[in-house]
Amino acid sequence: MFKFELQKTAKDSKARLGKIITPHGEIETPIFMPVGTRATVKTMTPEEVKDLGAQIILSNTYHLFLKPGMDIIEKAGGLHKFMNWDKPILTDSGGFQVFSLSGNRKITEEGVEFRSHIDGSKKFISPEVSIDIQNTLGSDIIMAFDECAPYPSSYEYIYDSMMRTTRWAERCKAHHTREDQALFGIIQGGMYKDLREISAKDLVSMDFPGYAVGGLSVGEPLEIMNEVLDHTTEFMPQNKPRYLMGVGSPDYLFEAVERGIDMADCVLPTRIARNGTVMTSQGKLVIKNAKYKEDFSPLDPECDCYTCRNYSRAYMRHLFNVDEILGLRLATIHNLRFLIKLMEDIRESIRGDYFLEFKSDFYRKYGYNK
Ligand SMILES: N#Cc1ccc(CCNc2nc3cc4nc(N)[nH]c(=O)c4cc3[nH]2)cc1
Ligand SMILES: [Zn+2]
Repeated sequence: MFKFELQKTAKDSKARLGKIITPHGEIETPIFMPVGTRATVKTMTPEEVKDLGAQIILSNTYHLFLKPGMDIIEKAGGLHKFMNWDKPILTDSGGFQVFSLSGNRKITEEGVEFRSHIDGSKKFISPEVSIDIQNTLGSDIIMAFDECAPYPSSYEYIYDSMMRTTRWAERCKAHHTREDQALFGIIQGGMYKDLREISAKDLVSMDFPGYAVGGLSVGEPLEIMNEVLDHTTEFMPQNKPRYLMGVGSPDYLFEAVERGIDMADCVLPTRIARNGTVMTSQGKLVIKNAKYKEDFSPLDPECDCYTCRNYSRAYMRHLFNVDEILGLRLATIHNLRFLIKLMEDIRESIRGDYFLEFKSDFYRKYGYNK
């Protein structure tokens, strides 16, 4: 079944080492989870994602509900079989996607009516519908159905939205029966510390096996996210996983781990890879830049990935210049490996009690002016 073992908490910060045990395998934390929104980590085969060292991937209820639809996934025997991925899967509940993707949505106590961003047809998702979809998907970790309020929002709006999300969490818990799936609650409350405390305490009293911090990485400055996060993790149980939704750049990951976060996900590394931007130990690199025209060195000399071991910046620049699909794949391989390796190094630094030194060394080399 589902279990979380807290192995170590750092002396110089709230960073911690842990292990999550699921029916599809174990996950060492802190962890970055690659996103496979529509049952694929874009341009990657599952074997390639595994070779990169990924321990768990994310998929989305909203997208899979619209296409291919639950009857096909059910007939396939669930999402693991459908996409040929036999390690853990976490699915988001559709809350965020409905609000960020669909048109003219109507939020009521019951749930959310919206129009599909694909064909404009009328759809409806409620806490119960979201849980049913995730049950059919068969993911190992499922998320409560919530509202991720836009930034900025008034105190009154956040209060009402957060209280409704808490009532929806109750309904998710009551409706969820599958023993082999762990349902995580999602803490809301916008950028208001008192509302974050209320949300966290209410959800913790419902005794979920894990908790996410939602409503962040929605356009707020990093400093505000850090402050809200530092406050919120104080009200989250030590012995349960803490998941910050929607972060996937090195600085956001370091800041989150430092404040006691165990899990994170984001489309950023795979999305910017497809635009030709790669993360390297010396900072971000835009491969189409003319200065790489005759640069036959690897994207990142310190990287151990397949791309850096076999191809040059000049070749990568060529592929992007002529829109060759291989370029998208090679850049994705590199960016995913870069973040997965960064999290391996972060875990090692917590183990060896040098996390903060590692962070400042990395920031200096990467060019963060912190
Ligand atoms: N490239 C790129 C790129 C794309 C998106 C983002 C922001 C992602 N932020 C984000 N994802 C979230 C998912 C979420 N899911 C749920 N159910 N609830 C949330 O409050 C929530 C909050 C989120 N915040 C950041 C970078
Ligand atoms: Zn590489």
